[in-house]
Amino acid sequence: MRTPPTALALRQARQRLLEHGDCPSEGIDVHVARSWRRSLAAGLLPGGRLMDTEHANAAELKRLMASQHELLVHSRPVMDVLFAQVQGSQSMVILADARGTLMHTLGQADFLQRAQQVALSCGASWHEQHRGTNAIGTALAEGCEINIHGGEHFLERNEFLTCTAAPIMSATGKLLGVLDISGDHRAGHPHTHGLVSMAARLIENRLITATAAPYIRLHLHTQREGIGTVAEGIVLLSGDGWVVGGNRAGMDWMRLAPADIGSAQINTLLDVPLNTLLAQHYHRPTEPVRVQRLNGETLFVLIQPQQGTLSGRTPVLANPQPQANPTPPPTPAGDALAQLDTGDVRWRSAADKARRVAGKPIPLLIQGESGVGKELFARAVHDSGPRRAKPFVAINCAAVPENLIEAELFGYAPGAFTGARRDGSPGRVREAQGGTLFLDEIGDMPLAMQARLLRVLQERQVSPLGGGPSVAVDFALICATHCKLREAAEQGRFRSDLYYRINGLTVQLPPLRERTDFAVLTKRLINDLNPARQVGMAPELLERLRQHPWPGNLRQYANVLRTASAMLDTDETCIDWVHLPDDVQDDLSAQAHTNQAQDAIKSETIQAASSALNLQELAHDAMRQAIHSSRGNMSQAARQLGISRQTLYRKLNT
Ligand SMILES: Nc1ncnc2c1ncn2[C@@H]1O[C@H](COP(=O)(O)OP(=O)(O)OP(=O)(O)O)[C@@H](O)[C@H]1O
Repeated sequence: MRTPPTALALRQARQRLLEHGDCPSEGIDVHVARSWRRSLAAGLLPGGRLMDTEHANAAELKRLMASQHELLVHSRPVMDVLFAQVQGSQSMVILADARGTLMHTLGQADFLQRAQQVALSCGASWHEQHRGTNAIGTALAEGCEINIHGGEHFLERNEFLTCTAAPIMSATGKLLGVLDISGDHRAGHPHTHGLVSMAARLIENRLITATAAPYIRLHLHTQREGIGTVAEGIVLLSGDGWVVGGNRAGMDWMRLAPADIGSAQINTLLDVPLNTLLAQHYHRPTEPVRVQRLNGETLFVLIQPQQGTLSGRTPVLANPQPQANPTPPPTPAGDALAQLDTGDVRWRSAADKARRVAGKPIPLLIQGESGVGKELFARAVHDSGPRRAKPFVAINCAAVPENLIEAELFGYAPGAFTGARRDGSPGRVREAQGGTLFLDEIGDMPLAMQARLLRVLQERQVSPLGGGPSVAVDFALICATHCKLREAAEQGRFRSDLYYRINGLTVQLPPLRERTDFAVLTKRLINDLNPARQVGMAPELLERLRQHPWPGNLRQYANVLRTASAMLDTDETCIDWVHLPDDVQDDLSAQAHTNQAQDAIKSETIQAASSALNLQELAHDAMRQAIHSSRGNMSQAARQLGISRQTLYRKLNT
């Protein structure tokens, strides 16, 4: 524990601040100095009186406690234990909310009486603005654990106190409240700091664990034995492995900041993929797994799956590769396309057409901008058809290096080339046997490979690279592309014969900005991302999101909603502006300015058009009058108007 300056030195320093506006840098803690300045700026004076308004009445306190139910429920048992540790030492244990209002206090009668005199009682506000420098208010303002001793308090009336406070943070890094031990300054104990800090972490862990049912929980520590202790790290993951929150230790060990919530994938942070961790849990639920962070540091991890999921789902060990972009598991049976349908007319028409060819030997070509959901659509077609019990094999032709694509697709014989597996490979086409082969970004397939694919499609046989017998194959073919394949074929960039072969039916999926079901789609995405609770969206925000162009389409939008959902606190149920990532807020603001400018240009154009119309009417009136006064003599009327007769005839016809 640091040794604070003497009472006299503190008074002199505070006096200097009052008289000269500066504070000696030596001896005064930087947090205290900053807080003194804030207290002064709030209009407080060390000997000043307190206002009655800084105390919530009974009804206000009741409302506050109801709104902080979760925090209170998980803090009370910890506070009981804490109080047992400090009993008999002229102290009290206090819980305040994030605005510094005291919600629960435990103390001995004689000290409580003294504390009441300085309003250390439930309902009182200990925000710095009201009480000047004090552990509760200053811990809130500085966002860190702090001890304020004797004369460090800004108000002289509080100088008999020594107080230690620690903030309580939510899983998404939001300040929920403060835990504090306040006592007589002569009875201060160096261990108080550690006690308060540990108790605050215990409350945080209880809160995180209690609200984590919809998420996968990782309990971690650098030592195996550290798991389950108050010092353990906790990281929360969505079902598909995105980090959605964690306690401070967990986030620190993962080298994550609150800004990473919603955008960090666990498979990119650890050397053991999520599927493997889940599978390990299935076999040995209480055994921590040793993992390495990608920088080589070792951690022990105990995984707790989402509640109610594991018994029904055996995790898959067969795919140990980190999944850069995990996709939801396929719908078991039924009309999977109908389940994706949220009402857009063009999307529905595409689905209706695709439904008709599902199960028939007609290749489907899905066109649409990147991220519109082409692969999801293809999976739904597969899951809706008679081949749904067989594999759906997806290959992104743009992602496989050109020199490997042939081996990847068609397989190879043992030792076919340097670096090949010793026992050869059947190839992805054969893996799709009986099911569906999905060739994404088919437009990016090299021309030589296009010829090979065409042969396979015609002959329905594959022969592996490097020799070996041809093998008969049977699969449904779905291809997807973001480019206009017909144009590419016309320009010779894509083989026309292959184009006609894969284009049994072409469907075009609409970009997000043109979808007519934005509100329903948004609701569906939010529900999928928050399976355990009802979450909505503020109507103004929905409208702004609807007007955004979304160049990354559904992929981008789903990611934004995922992050926004992760930013919701446990007691929040409505996504609003504050929950959006900063870059999206910037984009939306920029878009709003562009829209305003476009509206202004449009209205100017309309005004200009309408005044042009008025001018035309005026001219016609003038011409009619001139003709009338010239009794139909057009040459005279033209002379009156100062124009030629031909011009008069021409203008009358406009
Ligand atoms: N209807 C939907 N419901 C929920 N999420 C969706 C939906 N459609 C798309 N997504 C999200 O968008 C992401 C992109 O979808 P998908 O990979 O199917 O698009 P794509 O058009 O094939 O993209 P690319 O052209 O880049 O291959 C998915 O991972 C998913 O998170």
